[in-house]
Amino acid sequence: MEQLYFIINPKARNGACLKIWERLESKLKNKNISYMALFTEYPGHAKRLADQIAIKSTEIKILIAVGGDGTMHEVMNGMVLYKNIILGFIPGGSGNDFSRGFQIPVDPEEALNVIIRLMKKEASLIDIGEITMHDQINHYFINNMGAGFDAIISYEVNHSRMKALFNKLSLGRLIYVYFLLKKLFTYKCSTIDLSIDGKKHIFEHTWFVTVSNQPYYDGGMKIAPGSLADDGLFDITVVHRLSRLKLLFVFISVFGGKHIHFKEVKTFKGSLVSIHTNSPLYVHADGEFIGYTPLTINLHSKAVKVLTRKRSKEEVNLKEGGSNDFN
Ligand SMILES: Nc1ncnc2c1ncn2[C@@H]1O[C@H](COP(=O)(O)OP(=O)(O)OP(=O)(O)O)[C@@H](O)[C@H]1O
Repeated sequence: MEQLYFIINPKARNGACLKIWERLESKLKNKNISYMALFTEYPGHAKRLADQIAIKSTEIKILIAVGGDGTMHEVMNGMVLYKNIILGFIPGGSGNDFSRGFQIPVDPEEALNVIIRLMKKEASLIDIGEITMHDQINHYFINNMGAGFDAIISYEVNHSRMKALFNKLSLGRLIYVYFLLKKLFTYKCSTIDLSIDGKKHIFEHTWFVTVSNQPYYDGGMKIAPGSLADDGLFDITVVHRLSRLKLLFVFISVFGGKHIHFKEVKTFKGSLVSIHTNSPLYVHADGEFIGYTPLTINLHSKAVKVLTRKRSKEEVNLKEGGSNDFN
């Protein structure tokens, strides 16, 4: 069997991830599975560790991120240029959108069981996005990226002491609601110049643009309900010309993916996107703040091998009418 590595963020979910790992470790020992565990010591360390594991030899290795979406984002950014890594995820963070989108159980121990089963099968190839910022620095995303209101909320959440409190009360997801309400009345919408596969669109009074590789973001909101991670296309969502009060209704409807029916929500598909704005907007990739607009985004088709229960586009097409929803 391939060598198995875990990169663990002991600080994810405000330290609860370390306890999660202790439970996973005793399970691995009971099952006599050999592995190597590496712990992150600072922000950005998971990327470095993933790069070091990948570069060590050309042998195929399985690399599992244990933490939140931020940890998965860093691990993926560390291994993305290498072909010898199969990527997996065990949710140990507060948001865990990767596990929703790629059908990995939210319970970490169940997730480990699923990962162990998936390790015996062929991994799935999925698309990823590459963002080029105006200073030519690149960031990859596996779930989604966004510019504007949603990015400023992600930024506030990740830099807030309230996150620890919400996590302690097991209300991790509600912190997004708290900051949404806090920012709703002061946020200034802007004009966005969006180019999708060469076609230009100008949106005035825009709240945000998201570019998705899978349906879920910001702790379980179904922002791009029809998004598939292996179809060679991003799902792009623009929310514009919306009163502050109506934004609240749209927000509530995002959890069920019904927001796309509002006339102020525009959706597109495409693989080459650029975002220019009249003033710099906050930008996130997989919920992590990465800088400001302008930027361009390229899709790399089937560029990363992942352990997922989500059926591939081809399998879904074969089983015509088959549901691919998580259950
Ligand atoms: N040892 C560490 N000390 C402090 N910060 C760390 C450490 N390791 C990783 N980080 C940072 O912790 C941040 C949050 O991690 P992560 O997103 O995995 O957990 P989370 O915030 O609990 O979950 P989610 O993003 O799903 O809500 C990331 O920005 C990462 O860079």
